[in-house]
Amino acid sequence: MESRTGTAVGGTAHAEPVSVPELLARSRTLCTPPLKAAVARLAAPMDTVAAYHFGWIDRDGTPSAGDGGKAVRPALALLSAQAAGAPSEAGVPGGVAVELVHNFSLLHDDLMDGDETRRHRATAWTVFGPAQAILVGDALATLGTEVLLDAATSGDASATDAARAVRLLTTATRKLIDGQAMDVAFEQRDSVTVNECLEMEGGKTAALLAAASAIGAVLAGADDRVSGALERYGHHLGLAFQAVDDLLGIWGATEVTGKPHWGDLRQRKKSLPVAAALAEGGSASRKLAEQLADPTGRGEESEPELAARAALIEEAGGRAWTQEEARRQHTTALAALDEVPMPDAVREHFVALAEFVVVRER
Ligand SMILES: CC(C)=CCC/C(C)=C/CC/C(C)=C/COP(=O)(O)OP(=O)(O)O
Repeated sequence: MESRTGTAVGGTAHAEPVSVPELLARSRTLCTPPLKAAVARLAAPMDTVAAYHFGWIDRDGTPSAGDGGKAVRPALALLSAQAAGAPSEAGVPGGVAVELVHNFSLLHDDLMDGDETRRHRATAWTVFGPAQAILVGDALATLGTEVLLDAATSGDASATDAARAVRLLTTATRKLIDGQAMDVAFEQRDSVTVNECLEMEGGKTAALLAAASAIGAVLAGADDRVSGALERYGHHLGLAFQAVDDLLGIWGATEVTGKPHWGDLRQRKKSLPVAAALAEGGSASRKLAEQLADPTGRGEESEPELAARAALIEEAGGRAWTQEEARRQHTTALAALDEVPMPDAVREHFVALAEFVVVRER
């Protein structure tokens, strides 16, 4: 996909024009200090494991400016507060909470998939062992709720709004876990339908992006109509996000994504391109189905064999269908945004982030 990640967008309510990389950098600037404060609550060595995972230190403990992730979810949470007429700071506890839950899911996902690289470095479980990676993941998920409850204690949000935000986050976390359980179960199946795949991705990815898109507004006291529309925006954005992730998982450049090459195909993940290719039913589709039903060589396929499988998926139309699906979900997300009255500048930022999600290369 063509990269247009630096697209400049129009003026903001509070500042001059800002690009998506600036938007993401601002969300990191606002959310990293409270994120570090939350992680500092963890007992040793979990605080070290988490700091390594977030890219704040190297494996030998020296400070690092490593890749801590794109910070898309915190950026959504800050915009969400602005959509409700509050300053972006009002969304910070929400941004921190969703980022904590997101990183819980990454730590566990890497272990479940046996992945050895993430964000261009060795995964935490390979450096510190599976037990610490599991415990830190568990702890980060719990910290997300603590951070939201703290917002009520400090007076940054009302007790009612903090409780609504906790409900939003915990429900999203449960859906994320449900989706992951489906994803893992699908690896053992020969095929899944496109609808099953969309349901799974709606859980494992879209649920948290939906929560991120509404949580700032909820903390700022927005009513359910506003937060509901923002959640719908985030849900469809999340489906677009995962469709692109599925494409990058097969055709992305590993030096850009920072993730292992062919991981999804080697594990026989039933991602959208695969499900769409299986549904197409032509000769490439039938050959793909035969391969996926063959238990021999499972997980042992060579690079040329996996490259040939990617070619079959493309020939059966799985790549093109998934690109179109990402655009369809993007369009639906923008339609949900239209239901929320908000300053033009904030809307432009939501629109720019949505565009970034579908054209991203990492
Ligand atoms: C319970 C459990 C183990 C769930 C796993 C769920 C899971 C890992 C879903 C995939 C979500 C996803 C696309 C992550 C990459 O986000 P990103 O590209 O925003 O990552 P970044 O923070 O590195 O930029």
